[in-house]
Amino acid sequence: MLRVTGLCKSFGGKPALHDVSFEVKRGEIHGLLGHNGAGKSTTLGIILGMVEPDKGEARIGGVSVQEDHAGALNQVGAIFESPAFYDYLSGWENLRILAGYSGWFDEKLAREVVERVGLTKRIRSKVGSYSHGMRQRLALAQALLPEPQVLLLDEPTDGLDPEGIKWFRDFILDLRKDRGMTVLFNSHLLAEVEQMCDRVTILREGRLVHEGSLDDLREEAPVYEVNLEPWDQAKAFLELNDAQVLAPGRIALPADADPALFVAALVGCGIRVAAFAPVRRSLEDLYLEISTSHSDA
Ligand SMILES: Nc1ncnc2c1ncn2[C@@H]1O[C@H](COP(=O)(O)OP(=O)(O)OP(=O)(O)O)[C@@H](O)[C@H]1O
Repeated sequence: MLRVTGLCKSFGGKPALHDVSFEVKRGEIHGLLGHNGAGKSTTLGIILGMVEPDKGEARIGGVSVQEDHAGALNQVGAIFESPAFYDYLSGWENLRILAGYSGWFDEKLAREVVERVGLTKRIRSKVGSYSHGMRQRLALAQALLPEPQVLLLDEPTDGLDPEGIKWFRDFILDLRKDRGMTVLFNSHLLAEVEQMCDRVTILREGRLVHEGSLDDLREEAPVYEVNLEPWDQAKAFLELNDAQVLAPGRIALPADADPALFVAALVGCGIRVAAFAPVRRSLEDLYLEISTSHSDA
């Protein structure tokens, strides 16, 4: 549904993106992750045709954003950077005006969308009186008005309270369930991303360091909690056999290693194996491991 290929972008000679390629499948919820300044917003800006890449292109539904901006983006609803509204007008008037910029406003559809985002009771109030969460809901309503097939969301949960974050998560999951919506969003809230996303793309300093499901990421280097004695002898064995010691008692095996054979080999070397248990790592653990290994590189 969405594919970026070989994206490069520099600002004032300083690279912000270097050869970034990834794809988002139809009906997938995809998280774009990375530290501050990793290039997430620049990537979303290029996909939305608001930032011109130095090299590479973005395609939505097979249509190139750079060659046919309107054709590619007519399938897309977006919240990019802080949505700007007229504070002295009501939510409804804002939707009417902002949708009017793209050429049409369907009242019936707008009422349905407003109901869907839970703003019906306050839609006639001035936006200046809205909370941050209500403004985000209005922004979502605006993004959904063109009945898009793809939603692109720049930090959609930024500044929301825990209830707002949960509401957003349920909303996006329902959109996918009911309408098969494809969603790409960037976020720093790794626990949220973990609960919502089928796959993630991780950027670091403008380069792609991972694209895939969280399970792919876990399988790349399975981690075990171990209790091995004597530890010094075990550590030497592990290092000799390409296992990584992440912390005392926590190791990563090479992806193709058979843990049972590893344990047998340890025992065969006279090492006492008191514990050897796989660890289910959270996205936060995986993200920190990737960040550390790439910053060490
Ligand atoms: N318009 C611009 N002019 C100059 N530099 C820019 C511009 N936009 C982005 N950059 C630079 O490009 C790099 C990537 O920025 P970008 O905003 O894409 O990162 P990000 O991952 O979205 O960060 P954050 O999580 O802080 O929003 C940064 O070094 C940033 O300073």
